[in-house]
Amino acid sequence: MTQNSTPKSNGALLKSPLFQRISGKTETPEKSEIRAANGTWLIHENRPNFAKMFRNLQTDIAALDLSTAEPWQILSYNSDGYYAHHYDFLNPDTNKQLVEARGNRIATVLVILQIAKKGGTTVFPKINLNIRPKAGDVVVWLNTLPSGESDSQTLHAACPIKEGTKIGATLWVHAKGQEFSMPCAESKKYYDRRLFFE
Ligand SMILES: O=C(O)CCC(=O)C(=O)O
Ligand SMILES: [Fe+2]
Repeated sequence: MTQNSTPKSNGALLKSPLFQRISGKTETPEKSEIRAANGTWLIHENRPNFAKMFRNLQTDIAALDLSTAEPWQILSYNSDGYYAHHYDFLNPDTNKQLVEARGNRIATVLVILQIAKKGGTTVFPKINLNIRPKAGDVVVWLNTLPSGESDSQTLHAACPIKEGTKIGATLWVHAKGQEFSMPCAESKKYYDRRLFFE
């Protein structure tokens, strides 16, 4: 689902101890074999624009506690850049410590900061979805089923950039800490977008 991020503020959230969990001190350049992009983990403590964007998102996506997320992952794709098909949920066998401590990546919040002139859409081939967002749009999806198991339908990719530069900022939101804001697992309304945005 996509949603344009509207400017709202929530000063209390910024001061809350939970918010501090995704704050920290380092910004580390990241390399990955499954994508061709410049990547950086960004901690928004000293980045007022990102901190504000985070607060606005938390206001808009009330059903998810975003403070459980990893630091922002910023990806900048130049011409021929891409992110090959992948899942965002973690394999608990190879990411044992992280998954045990914080649960799996229950949701992805992808903020489109800049779109490419050509190419660079986000595709979900298993559900026949090709998303062509505008700058400022936010794409949110759940990576796990109500049972907590990984959802194989969430396979996705950033298609190759044909012209220009695409920049996205991702929050991978973890399961632990969502108990009081997420609807209960057995609820059929779990995937209802109104629970996230209204
Ligand atoms: O940039 C995109 O379209 C996809 C990004 C993505 O898959 C991710 O950040 O996990
Ligand atoms: Fe992804």
